Amino acid sequence: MKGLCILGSTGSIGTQALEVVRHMKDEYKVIAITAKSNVELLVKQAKEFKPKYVVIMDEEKKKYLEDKLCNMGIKVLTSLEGMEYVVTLKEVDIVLTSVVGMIGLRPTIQAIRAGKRIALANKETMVVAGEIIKKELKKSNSEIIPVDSEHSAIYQCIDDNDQKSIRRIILTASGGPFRGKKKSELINVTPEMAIKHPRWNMGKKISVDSATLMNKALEVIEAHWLFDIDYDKIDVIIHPQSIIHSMVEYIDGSIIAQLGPTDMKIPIKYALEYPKRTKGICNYLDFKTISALTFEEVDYETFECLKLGYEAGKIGGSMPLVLNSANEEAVRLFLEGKISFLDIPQIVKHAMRNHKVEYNLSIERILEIEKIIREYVNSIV
Ligand SMILES: NC(=O)C1=CN([C@@H]2O[C@H](COP(=O)(O)OP(=O)(O)OC[C@H]3O[C@@H](n4cnc5c(N)ncnc54)[C@H](OP(=O)(O)O)[C@@H]3O)[C@@H](O)[C@H]2O)C=CC1
Ligand SMILES: CC(=O)[C@@H](O)[C@H](O)COP(=O)(O)O
Ligand SMILES: [Mn+2]
Repeated sequence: MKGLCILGSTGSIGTQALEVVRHMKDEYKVIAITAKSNVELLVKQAKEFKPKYVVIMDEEKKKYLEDKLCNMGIKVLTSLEGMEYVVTLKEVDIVLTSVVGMIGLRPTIQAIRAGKRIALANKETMVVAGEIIKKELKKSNSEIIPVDSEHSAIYQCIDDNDQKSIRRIILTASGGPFRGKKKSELINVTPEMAIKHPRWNMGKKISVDSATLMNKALEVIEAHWLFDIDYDKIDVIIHPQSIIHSMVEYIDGSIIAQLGPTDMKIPIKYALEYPKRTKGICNYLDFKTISALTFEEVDYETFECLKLGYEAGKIGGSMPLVLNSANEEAVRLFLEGKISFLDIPQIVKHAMRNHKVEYNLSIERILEIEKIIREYVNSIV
């Protein structure tokens, strides 16, 4: 029986992870679950999965949770410190990082230091602190198994002992809800339109990122750190069906791809049970229903965020952090109706152009720069 801590249990990935656990109660015991403010769902989850701890970021909601859960002996913690604490519990074997945004950074570092398996969905953390995370991993017996569908695919296509034979990694992108559109057609895009992803049902922030192709930018940087691969060897191709989740091309010309239904329970389950594979909790792919697998070039002019992602990744140091912090803030402002869809890449670009890159960052400096960038974004809108 493996002990599980789910950071962000009330979100899209978190609820799907609990769905996996619901089917595998003999294999996994939920030790801790966390949320930002959704106490109603957190209480429901706590009553069903009976964790030892629940953590709520919003401190004002602690009393509500205590009233609902104290008779079950469940402890209620708050804030980032609460998250940092529960990931280190000795009963926890696996930490699923499914919070959204770089708020996941500190708990992820603590989980690595405590030697836990990280089932990594929270890509922003890898983007802003890839270098530090790699160093921390070397010092501990922790491991990262990717949950992001593309990275899970690549993980499954790479032979660990044959890294040198990789010619390139090919990340697939659905193209998002605005595939094929030009900038002039995107002027009046609303949040409702942007979060309508053609293939996946996800949280709002990642859905907007998919629409701008910033999601793919973050994934390029995530792949660079996870697989130790140069940016020149990471390609992106639009694949609207989202059936091929990504591919690895080897120097002899062979390409190994991972395919599957668009169901995040598959990579979540894979990251929990790796290296084992057990019966799926999904509909299996039926090739008779698929008429074509198609591919298109990325339109880098319309979807500038992907170009900015490569640029930030190649510069390295603090630039991916700036890209991510500016994007998180811009997406929040867009979802609140305060800026337009096309402002998002412009804001990120301004933040990058205005930043003097720094190298060898500490966690403290990362958090300082994040604050500076968020303030900068708010000062220019
Ligand atoms: N959804 C998907 O299919 C995929 C997601 N990912 C990545 O996984 C991560 C989670 O995405 P997704 O599940 O879609 O996101 P959601 O928005 O659906 O869920 C986010 C979760 O994090 C919690 N949360 C949000 N902000 C904070 C905060 N400041 N402090 C603490 N907890 C917080 C939320 O709590 P509350 O509910 O209370 O707000 C919720 O539990 C992201 O990094 C995303 O890029 C990667 C691949 C696929
Ligand atoms: C499910 C998943 O991993 C998402 O990151 C997904 O890939 C988003 O789709 P696109 O960014 O390709 O539109
Ligand atoms: Mn993905």
